[in-house]
Amino acid sequence: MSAPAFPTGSILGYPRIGPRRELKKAVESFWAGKTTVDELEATAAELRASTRERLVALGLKADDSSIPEAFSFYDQVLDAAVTVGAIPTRFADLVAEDGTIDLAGYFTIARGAGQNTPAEMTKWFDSNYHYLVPEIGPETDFHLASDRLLRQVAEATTSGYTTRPVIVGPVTFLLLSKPSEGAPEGYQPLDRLDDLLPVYAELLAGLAAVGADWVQLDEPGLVSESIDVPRERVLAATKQAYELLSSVPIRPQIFVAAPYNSLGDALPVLDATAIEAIQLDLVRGSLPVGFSTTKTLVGGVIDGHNIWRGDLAGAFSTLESLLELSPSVAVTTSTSLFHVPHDVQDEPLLADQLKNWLAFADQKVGQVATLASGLIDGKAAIQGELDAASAALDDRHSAVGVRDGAVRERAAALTESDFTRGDYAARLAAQDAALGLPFLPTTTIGSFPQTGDIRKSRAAFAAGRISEDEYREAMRAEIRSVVELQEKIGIDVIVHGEPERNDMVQYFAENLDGFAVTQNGWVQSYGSRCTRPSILWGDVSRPSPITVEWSTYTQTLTPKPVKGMLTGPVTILAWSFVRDDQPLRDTANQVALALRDEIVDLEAAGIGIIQVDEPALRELLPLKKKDQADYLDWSVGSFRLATSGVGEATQIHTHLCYSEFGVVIDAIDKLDADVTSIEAARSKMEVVPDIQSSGFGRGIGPGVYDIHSPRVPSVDEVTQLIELALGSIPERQIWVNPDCGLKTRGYDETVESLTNVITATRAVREAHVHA
Ligand SMILES: Nc1nc2c(c(=O)[nH]1)N[C@@H](CNc1ccc(C(=O)N[C@@H](CCC(=O)N[C@@H](CCC(=O)N[C@@H](CCC(=O)O)C(=O)O)C(=O)O)C(=O)O)cc1)CN2
Ligand code: MET
Ligand SMILES: [Zn+2]
Repeated sequence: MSAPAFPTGSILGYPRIGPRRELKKAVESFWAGKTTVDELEATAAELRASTRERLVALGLKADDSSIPEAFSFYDQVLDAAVTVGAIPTRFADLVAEDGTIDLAGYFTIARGAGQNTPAEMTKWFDSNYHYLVPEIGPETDFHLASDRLLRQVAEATTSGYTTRPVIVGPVTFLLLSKPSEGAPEGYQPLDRLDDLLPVYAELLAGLAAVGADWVQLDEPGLVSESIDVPRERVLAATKQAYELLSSVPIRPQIFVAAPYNSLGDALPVLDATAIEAIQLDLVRGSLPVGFSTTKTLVGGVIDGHNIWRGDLAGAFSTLESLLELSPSVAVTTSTSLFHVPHDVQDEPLLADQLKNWLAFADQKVGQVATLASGLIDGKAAIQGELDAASAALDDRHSAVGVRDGAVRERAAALTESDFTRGDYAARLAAQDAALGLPFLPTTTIGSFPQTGDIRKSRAAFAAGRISEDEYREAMRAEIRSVVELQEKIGIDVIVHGEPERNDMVQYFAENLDGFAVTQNGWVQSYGSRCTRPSILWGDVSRPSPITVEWSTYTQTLTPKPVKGMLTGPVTILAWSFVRDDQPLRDTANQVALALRDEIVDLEAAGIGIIQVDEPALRELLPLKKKDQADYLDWSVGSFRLATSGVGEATQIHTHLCYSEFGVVIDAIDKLDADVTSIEAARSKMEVVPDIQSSGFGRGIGPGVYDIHSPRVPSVDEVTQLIELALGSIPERQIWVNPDCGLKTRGYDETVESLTNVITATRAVREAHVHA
């Protein structure tokens, strides 16, 4: 009997969180001790079962491996780590005698326990999804430590499905790992490939035994040029890995997926091994040139990372071009669908016209099924669907609001001077005179804990149970208490705490023209945390001031300077679903102009410090080097356009939070903000030497409190971090602040931590004044 062919229509992955965030709720309830592990497992199994059913209803086949077995309780990279036994040494106690780790142990690695810090979290390629970074060292004892994937495949088989198990591939797994603490100088996780591969081989054999015909190994690491391993090494590892895995005697057929961009020179390397099928991202990436193969090429022509219904006829032509490269072609998504919400039809408040332009995960499954029919029965068989999509696209291009004459005229009239502020030395002098801040000024990043009460008020307002006045008064009461708290602790620059914001991007989207927001469009950001990315569909403008009333109200409560708080243009784009019918540069400048008006209004209302957050600046950096300069040019430009409408005495802050500060330090410098706060506590000021060597000359607040953990930093710890910064950076430049906003923290630990930060700052001030 010949091996089953690769399914003509399939998807790389599907949202795991559930249409009503069932998984989030179940997991958080388990963490809170309100439900047992068995109850959690039962909810997860139900979710998997309903997903399989749904996918078949949407057009995938139950028995041809088109349904991915890609569930995760928290993160797919952590899943892979736990599968291959890559448990950091500090969590060795979680491993049972037989070498396995249970679900509670799995969550502990993700969330930390006591003094054991959780695994580091970082961005998954150019997305707003965060994975947990595996730690690999000479001590890592690779072995098959979890049979969860095998059990899930068996569970599907029992219910009559032949699904396709998905796991992060071995090369990407090691490329995304970091050396464990204490690993020798120069050590790279990839050094352990020889020891890791046998575990993957054993897994493949096991998957065959439980009935998997195909396995999907995700290798996006092969498309990225931002990984710190020489390309020749990556290619050699790819060759070694897939030669070995394809030589496993009894195994499922191997499907390697390469989402997020082109494989480039890794494609011929994969092709030279005995794997059976390769996915190409043909949305971000392009058709390979001068390449042909006898393997199955699986065209990722349906965008897994955005929500447009798009050009279906164009996607079908791309598949036809692929047929010139291989006799065997199938259709899939460009990436897993876990970047998009479940279902457009589950959005009763969205306008029908807009809905007709959109495809969420369920609609994309339908599109894949359509294109698969086209591949099987010929284009004529799907002409009706192709035409309907083209008509929707035409409607979108010509719809009212997509192009706004006034917005376009304003953008066209911009000149260089709209992107520049005055000389920094003059700004510094004017700001010192205006603000009179102490040595080592202290502040926070903006948000204070988003309590259940705040969210309940907002839900009550949305449901019409309380009036707008009542809602505003509830938020003002929250602001009063946050201001009082900051004054009591002794913080110099006061924030209002952002209680009125459901999310730092969605809030602005709700108040700008050109955006739509969803009710149920939740997308996983990390673990159980989700966001509802807004839909930027038309030209952007600001109908009226957004934050001015909140900031000026806050300023009436305190004689100290209040810092206005906005989200920057790049981050608004990065965390929304953005129109794809014009260059991002143009869209970013429209958002920047709207923010510029807000900033000028804040200044006119007497707010002397304004922070414009750009935590996603690094995230959108293209994976291919050739695209990076253009990106950095427009992204930095849009920030400058937003912030250069104010006078010299107004202090512009920005905030960024990720650990790879060094990569974009030149761009951060070019933002020309007066003060920049960054994440630095968890890495113990690792970035400080980069700042020093770059000659960065303006204000800088390297975080001294890791807000991603409920742990309270001690006064000593904070003192040491401040001293570390003072050791390398001129003291007049240094600000003291946490790593990021406090919205995910509880009040108890927040108060204790901030108190320690201020106590430490005062001690360091004393020591330096007397020195
Ligand atoms: N968009 C975005 N991306 C980001 C970040 C960010 O802040 N925003 N931060 C970084 C880390 N990522 C994060 C992503 C999400 C959350 C987060 O806390 N999300 C919340 C939801 C926030 C939200 O939208 N809240 C809404 C809706 C809250 C809600 O669930 N309401 C209940 C009802 C209210 C109740 O009874 O509790 C419901 O709808 O069922 C609000 O406050 O209005 C969560 O998952 O729990 C934090 C960090 C990077 N990327
Ligand atoms: N001002 C925002 C906050 O404090 C910045 C967050 S960056 C993810 O929440
Ligand atoms: Zn942040």
